[in-house]
Amino acid sequence: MSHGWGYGPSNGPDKWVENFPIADGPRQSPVNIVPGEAQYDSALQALSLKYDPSTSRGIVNSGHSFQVDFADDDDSSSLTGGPISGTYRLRQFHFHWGGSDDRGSEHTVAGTKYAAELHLVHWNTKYPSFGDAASQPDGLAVVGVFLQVGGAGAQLQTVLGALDAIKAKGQQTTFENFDPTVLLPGSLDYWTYDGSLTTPPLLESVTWIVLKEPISVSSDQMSKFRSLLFTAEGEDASCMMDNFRPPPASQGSQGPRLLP
Ligand SMILES: COc1ccc(C[C@H]2SC(=S)NC2=O)c(OC)c1
Ligand SMILES: [Zn+2]
Repeated sequence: MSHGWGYGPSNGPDKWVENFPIADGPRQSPVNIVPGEAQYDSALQALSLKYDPSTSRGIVNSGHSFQVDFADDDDSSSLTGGPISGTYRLRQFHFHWGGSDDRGSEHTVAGTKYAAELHLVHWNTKYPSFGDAASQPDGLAVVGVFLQVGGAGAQLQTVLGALDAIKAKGQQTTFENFDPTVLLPGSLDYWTYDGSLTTPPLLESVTWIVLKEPISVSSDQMSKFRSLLFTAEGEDASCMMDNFRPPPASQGSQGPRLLP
């Protein structure tokens, strides 16, 4: 029985280094963001996100999270500006969340954990495919958005309404005409740093763009995230929660920079 990675006591983030030694690498994510230490960089551009709802395809329970996949055979949904040069295409978005509202985000801000974190994954079109880009130091750009518990996020409801159809690992359903712009906060101000995937294979190929302003989620909506299962139909059910990698205890020297 393959002992796959996960988030439990026997296969969780502290164990990943056994099969993925890069877990102890120089540019691992997530990190704790210390706003007071972020360096101001006047060369950084404003973020430009252009998403075409006709590129959304489906929603799937990956067994580690759920993700919405996008057609990425042209630049219809793409990221430009910000800290990156060139054009990065939207591939998918997914979330990380906690078993209770006091935790769940991967990045933290001055030690503060949010209830969840949205990741919008984009890949650099200078490479022929997502798979190629994922192994390049400038291959991916992930926009991270914090979810803060408060009033319900009306636009989140569209996504959460689809979760009943993908309760178990491997289940998927169509998810069309969704514009992820509705999941973004009012301000696109961001912190940025060079980091990695936050799950195995932990490749150090991600330019991180973490938005400063969180979006709102209700406690009831958070319960909806936790209604998903890590497990497939027919297996002992295990609720999907605490599917986040925490930042390392000691912070490396390279902290995030700050948008002008
Ligand atoms: C190329 O292989 C992978 C594997 C996993 C993920 C998802 C991880 S990485 C992240 S950030 N958050 C997550 O949950 C990838 O995303 C780009 C790419
Ligand atoms: Zn993620």
